[in-house]
This record gives sequence, structure tokens and C-alpha cells, in this order.
Amino acid sequence: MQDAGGHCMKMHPMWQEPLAIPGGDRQSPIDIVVRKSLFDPQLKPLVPLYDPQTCQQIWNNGYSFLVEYDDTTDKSTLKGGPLEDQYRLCQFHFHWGESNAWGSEHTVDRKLFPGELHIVHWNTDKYDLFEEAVMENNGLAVIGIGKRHEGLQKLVDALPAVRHKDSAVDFERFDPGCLLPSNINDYWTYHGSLTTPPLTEAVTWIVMKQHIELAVFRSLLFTSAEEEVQKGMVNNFRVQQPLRGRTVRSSFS
Ligand SMILES: NS(=O)(=O)c1ccc(C(=O)NCc2ccc(F)cc2)cc1
Ligand SMILES: [Zn+2]
Repeated sequence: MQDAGGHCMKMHPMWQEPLAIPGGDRQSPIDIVVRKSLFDPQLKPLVPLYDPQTCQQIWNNGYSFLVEYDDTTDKSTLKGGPLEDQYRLCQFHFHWGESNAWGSEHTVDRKLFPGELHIVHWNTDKYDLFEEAVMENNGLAVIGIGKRHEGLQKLVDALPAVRHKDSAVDFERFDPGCLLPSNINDYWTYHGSLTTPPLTEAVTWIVMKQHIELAVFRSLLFTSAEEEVQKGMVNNFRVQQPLRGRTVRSSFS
């Protein structure tokens, strides 16, 4: 298994590619070829409005850690950018490598970053439940950024409490807005999928041009406390998928 940089990556079993996705012609992640992206002047600025009070808990689901938000009201939303509808924040999580040489899911001109942050939202104008939206076209909007940030220290300090799979702790007043780069108006956008099973092709991806440094999450484990062999949570990313004729639009020229 070679990545763009010629590094040989030991892929976690979770990431063995399913043999074929039925009709999978909009899979994610992808390599964004900058010179082939199309500037679309009609793309609007993104409008993330997050209420830190909706932050609920942080947990280790066995292949990443998620910070989950109360998505029963419209207190934390994303609209604008390529989005026609209003989307509600439900969680954010990261993907990373075992070394800083790789770990991101999207690449830009084949450049890998040490990791990638995904801020996940679902379309509340069209659907009543996340579980519905995740199966439908334009059901989800995920902001993808590879980054480190001082705002992350609160997150990193909470990680030892969720070291093992299925562990969770309350986590309050974390504003995911602090993870966004200073310039959120330079992004690429394309129609793609979840990057983990069920890989449904429901996602409008908004990939930030400005990347961020990433805190080190390699202290997490894929395994629960009961398991005798502990496995470090690293390389929890999917390899880039074929573009299949899709156009990647850019919000900047
Ligand atoms: N890496 S990513 O940003 O693309 C991504 C985002 C969300 C999910 C997810 O919610 N999975 C659980 C899930 C999936 C389907 C359901 F119906 C219910 C829960 C998976 C991957
Ligand atoms: Zn993800």
C-alpha cells in the first residue's frame, strides 16, 4: 500500500476497502487537483453559527473520537457556501496517521497532511432525522480541514478520559468554530460520500484551502479496556477515491 509520498502505510483492518460500493461514483475522499478545480463566482461565503452550549460529550467509537452536539434544535447551524438549505451541527471528529507524514483523507495536489478534521452537519430543511439525511443526496455537509489549534488543548486534555473504545465523558461549551481556519471563504466543494461505512453518497464536501496544525491524538486506542491486546488508534483514514468525472469547484480564483 503506497501513498502519494511513497510512504508504505500499515492500514488498520477497518480501512480495508470494501470490494465495490453499489453505483459508487461519488466516493470520498479525493485528491483535489488545484489546476483542475473550477472557480465558481456564485459560491457564497460559509455561515457557521455554533452555540457552544449545545456541546454534549466526547467519546471514542473505536476508530476515531467524536465530540457530539445536541442536534434537536437549530442552535448550531451551517448555511451558505455551496449549500441551498440549512444544516444542523451534529458532531466533529478527526482522522490521522501514525506519523506526521500522512493521516489526512483529502489531499491537495497529492499533498498529505498529518490529519483531517470533519465537522458534520445534516440537512434539517429536508429531513427530520440524521439517519434519514445520511442516506440521501445532499443530506449532509461536512467541513474538512487538516489542523492544530490552541483551542484544541481543551480537547487534547479530555482524550485520556476516552482512551478506550466505547468510553465517553461529558464535554461542555466547546465551540467548534474555534477549530475553523481564519479564512473560511477559500474552499473547494464537491459531491461525495461518507469516508467510513456505510459510505453513503450523501455528502456535500467543503474542504478548506487553509490547513491547520493538528494536535497529536495517537494516545487513543481502537480497543476497549477489556481487550487483552491494546491497539493504538492510528491510520484511521480512507485512501483517495476515483473522481469519476466529478467537478471540484473553488470559491476563490
Ligand atoms: N468521515 S465522514 O465525515 O465522512 C463521516 C461522518 C459521519 C459518519 C457517521 O455518522 N457514521 C455513523 C452512521 C452512519 C449512518 C447512519 F444511518 C447512522 C450513523 C461517518 C463518516
Ligand atoms: Zn471523517
